Amino acid sequence: MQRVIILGSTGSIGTQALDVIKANPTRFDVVGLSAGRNRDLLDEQAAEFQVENTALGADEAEQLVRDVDADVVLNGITGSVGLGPTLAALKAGRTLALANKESLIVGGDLVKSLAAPGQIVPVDSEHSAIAQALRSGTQAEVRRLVLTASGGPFRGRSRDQLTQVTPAEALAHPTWAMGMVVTTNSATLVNKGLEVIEAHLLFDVEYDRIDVVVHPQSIVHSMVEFIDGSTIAQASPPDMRLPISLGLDWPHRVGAVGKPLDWTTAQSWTFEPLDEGAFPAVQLAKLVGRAGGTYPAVFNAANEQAVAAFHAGRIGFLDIVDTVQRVVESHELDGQLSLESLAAAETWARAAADRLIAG
Ligand SMILES: NC(=O)C1=CN([C@@H]2O[C@H](COP(=O)(O)OP(=O)(O)OC[C@H]3O[C@@H](n4cnc5c(N)ncnc54)[C@H](OP(=O)(O)O)[C@@H]3O)[C@@H](O)[C@H]2O)C=CC1
Ligand SMILES: CC(=O)[C@@H](O)[C@H](O)COP(=O)(O)O
Ligand SMILES: [Mn+2]
Repeated sequence: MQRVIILGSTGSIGTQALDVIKANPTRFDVVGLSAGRNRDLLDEQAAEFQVENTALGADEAEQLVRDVDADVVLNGITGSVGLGPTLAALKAGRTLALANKESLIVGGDLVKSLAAPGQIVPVDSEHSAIAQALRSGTQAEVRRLVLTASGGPFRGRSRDQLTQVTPAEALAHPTWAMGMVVTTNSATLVNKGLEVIEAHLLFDVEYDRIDVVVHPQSIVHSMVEFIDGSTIAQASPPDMRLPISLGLDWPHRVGAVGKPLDWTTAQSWTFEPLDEGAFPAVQLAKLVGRAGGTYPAVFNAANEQAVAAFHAGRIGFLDIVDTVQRVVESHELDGQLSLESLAAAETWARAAADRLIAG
């Protein structure tokens, strides 16, 4: 029986994790739940799953992780505020099923240095796919990682055609139902940029050996190319319950989590290059990842501010990545990476982004 703490239990990842657990009551036991503000749903979930330990907000989530004995902590919080709980889970020696990619990207080597081999299990669909494909060969046999991107709701549009798009249009993801921030990041391709950095940190592969290809159907969730020319891909209909279930009991599979592919009807899987002119976020993220230090934290913090401003009607769609780029360009590394320098860089980046947004 896996004892599971779910952070962000009221969100898209959290509720789908509870679906998996509900369907497998002899395999998983929920021992802790946390939300941001949604106390009503949190209480409902605690009652249904008979959970005594709950938390509201990131500080309480961190405390919950320290206080409650568990085998696995699923971090499904959104945003870099998930860093504290990620660090707490690693320090407590728990397996960290990581959906909250921001905490790894922002914390970088600080997070990696705390993690024992295999202690972080990726839940992000692309990274779960890569972790599954990597079982086919050794690290030395890996030539490149290929992350698939749906392309988001604006795939195929030119930069000019993106000037007037609305928040509602940005939230109409073609293949996945997810929270507001990650859905917006899919539309700008910032999500794929973050995922390139995430892949570099998780799998120790250099940036020039990590590619992105647009695959609008979101059936192939990512691929590993090996030195003999073989490419191993993981494919399934888009359903986060599959990577979540693997995260909860890695490396074991949970039966009947999602529907398999249907080979009795005709289907087409297509792949196309990313239009980097219309969607420059992946290139920018690679620069940021290579720069390292506090740059990824600055990239993410500026993006979080810009996404909020876009949804508040204060800036346009293209201003999101433009703002992130301008903040990144004006950032200067200041000393060694530490929790203090990270916090200072994030505060600086949020203020810098806010000034650009206001101006
Ligand atoms: N949804 C998906 O399919 C995928 C998501 N991810 C990643 O997983 C993470 C979660 O995404 P998703 O579930 O879509 O997001 P949601 O917005 O749906 O859910 C976010 C969760 O985090 C909680 N939360 C928000 N702010 C805080 C805070 N300050 N302190 C503590 N908890 C907080 C929310 O609580 P409340 O409800 O009370 O606001 C909610 O439970 C993100 O990092 C995302 O990139 C990765 C791959 C796929
Ligand atoms: C389901 C998942 O992992 C998301 O992070 C997904 O990657 C979003 O899709 P795109 O960013 O490819 O549009
Ligand atoms: Mn993803």
